[in-house]
Amino acid sequence: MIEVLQYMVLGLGAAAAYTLLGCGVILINRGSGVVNFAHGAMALVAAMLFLTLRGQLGLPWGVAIILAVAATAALGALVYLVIMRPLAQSSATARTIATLGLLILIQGVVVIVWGTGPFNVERFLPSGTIDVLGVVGSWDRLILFGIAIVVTVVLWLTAKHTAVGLALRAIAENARATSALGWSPVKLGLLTWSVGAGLAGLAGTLIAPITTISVDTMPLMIIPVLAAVLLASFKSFPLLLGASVVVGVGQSLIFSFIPIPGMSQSLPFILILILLVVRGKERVGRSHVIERLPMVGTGQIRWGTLTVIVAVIAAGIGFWFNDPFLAAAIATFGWSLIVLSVVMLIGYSGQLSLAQAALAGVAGLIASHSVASFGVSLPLAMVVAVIATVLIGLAFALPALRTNGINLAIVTLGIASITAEFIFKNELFVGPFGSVFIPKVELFGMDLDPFLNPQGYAIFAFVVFLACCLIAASIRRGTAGGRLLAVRTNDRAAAALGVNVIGAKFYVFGVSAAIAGLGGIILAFSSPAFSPATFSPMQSISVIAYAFLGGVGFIIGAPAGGQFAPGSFGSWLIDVIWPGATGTWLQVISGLMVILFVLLQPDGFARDWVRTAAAIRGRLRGKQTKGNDAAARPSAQGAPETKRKDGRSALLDVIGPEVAAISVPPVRLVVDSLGVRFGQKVVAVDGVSFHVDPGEVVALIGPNGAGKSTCIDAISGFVPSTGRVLLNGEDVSRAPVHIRSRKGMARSFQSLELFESLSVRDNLLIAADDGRVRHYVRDLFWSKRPTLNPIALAVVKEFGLIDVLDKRVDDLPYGQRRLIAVARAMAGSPSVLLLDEPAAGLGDDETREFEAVIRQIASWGVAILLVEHDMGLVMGVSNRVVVMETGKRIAMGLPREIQEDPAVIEAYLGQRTDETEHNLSDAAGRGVEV
Ligand SMILES: Nc1ncnc2c1ncn2[C@@H]1O[C@H](COP(=O)(O)OP(=O)(O)OP(=O)(O)O)[C@@H](O)[C@H]1O
Repeated sequence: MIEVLQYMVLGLGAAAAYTLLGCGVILINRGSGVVNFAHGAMALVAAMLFLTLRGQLGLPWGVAIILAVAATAALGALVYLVIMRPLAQSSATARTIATLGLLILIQGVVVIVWGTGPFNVERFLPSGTIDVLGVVGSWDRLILFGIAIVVTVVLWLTAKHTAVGLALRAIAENARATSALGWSPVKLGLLTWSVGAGLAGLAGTLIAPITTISVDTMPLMIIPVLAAVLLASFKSFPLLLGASVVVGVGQSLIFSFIPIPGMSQSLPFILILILLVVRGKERVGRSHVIERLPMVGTGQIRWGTLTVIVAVIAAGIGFWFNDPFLAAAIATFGWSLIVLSVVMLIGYSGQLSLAQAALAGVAGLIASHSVASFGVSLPLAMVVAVIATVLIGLAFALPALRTNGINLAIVTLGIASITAEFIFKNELFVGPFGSVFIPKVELFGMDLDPFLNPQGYAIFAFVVFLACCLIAASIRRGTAGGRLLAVRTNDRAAAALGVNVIGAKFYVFGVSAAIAGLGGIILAFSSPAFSPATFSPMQSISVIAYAFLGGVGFIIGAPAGGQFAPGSFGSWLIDVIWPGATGTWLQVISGLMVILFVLLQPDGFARDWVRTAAAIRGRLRGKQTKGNDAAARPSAQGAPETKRKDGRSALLDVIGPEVAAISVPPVRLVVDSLGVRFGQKVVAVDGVSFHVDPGEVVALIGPNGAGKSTCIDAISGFVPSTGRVLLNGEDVSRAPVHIRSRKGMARSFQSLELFESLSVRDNLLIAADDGRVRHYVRDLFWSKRPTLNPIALAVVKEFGLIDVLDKRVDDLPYGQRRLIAVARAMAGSPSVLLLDEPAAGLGDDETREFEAVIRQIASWGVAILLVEHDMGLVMGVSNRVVVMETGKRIAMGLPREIQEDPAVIEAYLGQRTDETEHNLSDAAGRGVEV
């Protein structure tokens, strides 16, 4: 028992460090919404400054600490003003990438200025011990823990009882409202970044004498710190202290009693995984914040250009490249594959996973062991390693099913660090020298020794790389790509359109693991001894940075980003220009460039390359077609869309006659005693029943907060509910959202939730997807571009969307976006359509046109449930009306009956607002009695 207590006390030092760093992370997150992955690196800067001020300049330690902390606080302020403030409107992913760039940059600069260390710092806290009932604690750790408690209490009291604390809580909820209340977000951002970075500085100077400074490990202290912060839900300082104690003390106990490498590092992430399971899936709020997502390429292959590129590279490898150049080519192909896996994962599907290099290392290790230890042939070893890596990749997808965005980044970075400790540094897997010796390998009789036959190995690496690029392009062009892009933009909307979000996530994690694995295998066999330690967590972070430099949404971004990796052409070039500067300067340059790119060119090199290539092609085509009457214009799919003389697309002719003949399978929607509760107190829907027959429009009306949207959420499966939802008598109340969609139910959202960064056509195509699993397999090899079905085409015509089909949604005016939201819901040929305030914000003329559109859709046999505040529209278009108030159905009947119902009049007049006033008069003005 004494021993256990002893180790628990030992863990308090780490707990204190995690708390001090974590407090800064939470503060910065509250003030600016950023998760600062460079927080450990900032602590490193402070520790190195302290070392210089105290050790070299001989300043008193108190003065040295104050100066080091002040300098780090100033660094924090500078980072906010120069990087984070300009990025205030950017996506959370972009801001995270900026902090990853900062981490890379700071670590590189420290190595250039101070060297790699490790550095010993003179102790200044009392080093004696205290003995309480046989448990011995060292004073320095206990004092450190005491400081952590004081800082936590001060921050907690400040957050709770001061005006600035209140402002910080408010800004986390709603930045705009806070500024409207007179608080400047800039001041709050500056304050939190200065204080947060200062706390990192304090942690760095206090920890340094106890642990010695390691340039490699101190920046990565952010990993357990983020785990503790995540356990505290990024919110509470006292909770953070508790989480830090659990993590720090737990790690100390595991380290002492279970001496397996990596076990103690695993603890925080095991706790997070348990928490994710217990807490359940994070529920995404209704109001979807539109973020600017990275631009994505089309996946179109220009076969002519590709043939020229392949010929040049093949000729270069075969005839021109010398040995160092061939080695650089091999490294470039290997790393570019890992970057390509990031393009698929982050660019296509928005899954911010930071473990891709770790996966590559695992694949390399499995393949090299299979060959070296078991004498397996190279092709078989590759198959085994890729299958194993895909299985591990699928396991990595598990947290992604429960969490998203930054939380996923934290968990996966943790997994990368566990993999590094548990596998890459474990003698059991890598032997006493930390590497596996690679024997001579052959591929179908061809010698693949990278030293004896570098040409052969380079061609092999190139073929694998090219094949993976073609697979990625095929996925992007096909149905699978549409599903991934839908999940990336908005998984609520994706599910509502029938996309199985879980399936899509598993797919992309699996495919990208295979691609990263192939990269790892190529890199493993390119050296005489494979050392998986290269695939460190820092390298996993760097791979993300390379992808953003190259262009994370483009396949061509992979080879562009791969140039920054160790040993690739980029490092070869730096070596030629500046011999000996390779590693560190490449790191500094790439860190700096990541920050500049996120600020100035967030789509990386690739975007401009693609645009330039398109401009050149356009010019060439212009020359060819000069004087030609029939202008052909490439559509999003690259298929020319002929224009008629009146300038309208010929699509009109195609769909014209069919519109009237369209009909959908008839489905009756029955809602039976539907109930929804939020927590203990809010009963949003209370035993509501009604039905909608095929071809019927039923309006669901009621004052604000009556529970109408919640009804739609419950019917479509977005919130858990009691009661029953029946489609043609089949109970779908327990079915997930995408299954209800496949059974013929579609919905629109109050906040539209369109895939803003995609074209209108892509939005419709995603909705028209039949959801079959086999598309995933076929799209790996040769995808077929999906086409719009007759209903989608008819809707496009009805809504006048033909001319904007290939425009990006975020380039279109609001009124048109509202129409697109309904068109998208219809594009899957649903039999039941749930419309949530579809006409909100439309002008009178647009609303009248909209009324006609709803009638047209109903005439196809679609059962429509319409939630709407515009009484003119409701009374004009609906067959029956259901009225709700405070969760209950208070009336149901024909529009005329409803207008005269005293309960309805009371419900509306009871909260007569400008809006109701307007609606009532609007309805009256259009000849509708109210
Ligand atoms: N996620 C949630 N958590 C807690 N309460 C919620 C949640 N969503 C809705 N509510 C509450 O449920 C009630 C019904 O809300 P709902 O949005 O369904 O009303 P509504 O009739 O659609 O209103 P509006 O016309 O303003 O859109 C309200 O009291 C609302 O505050």
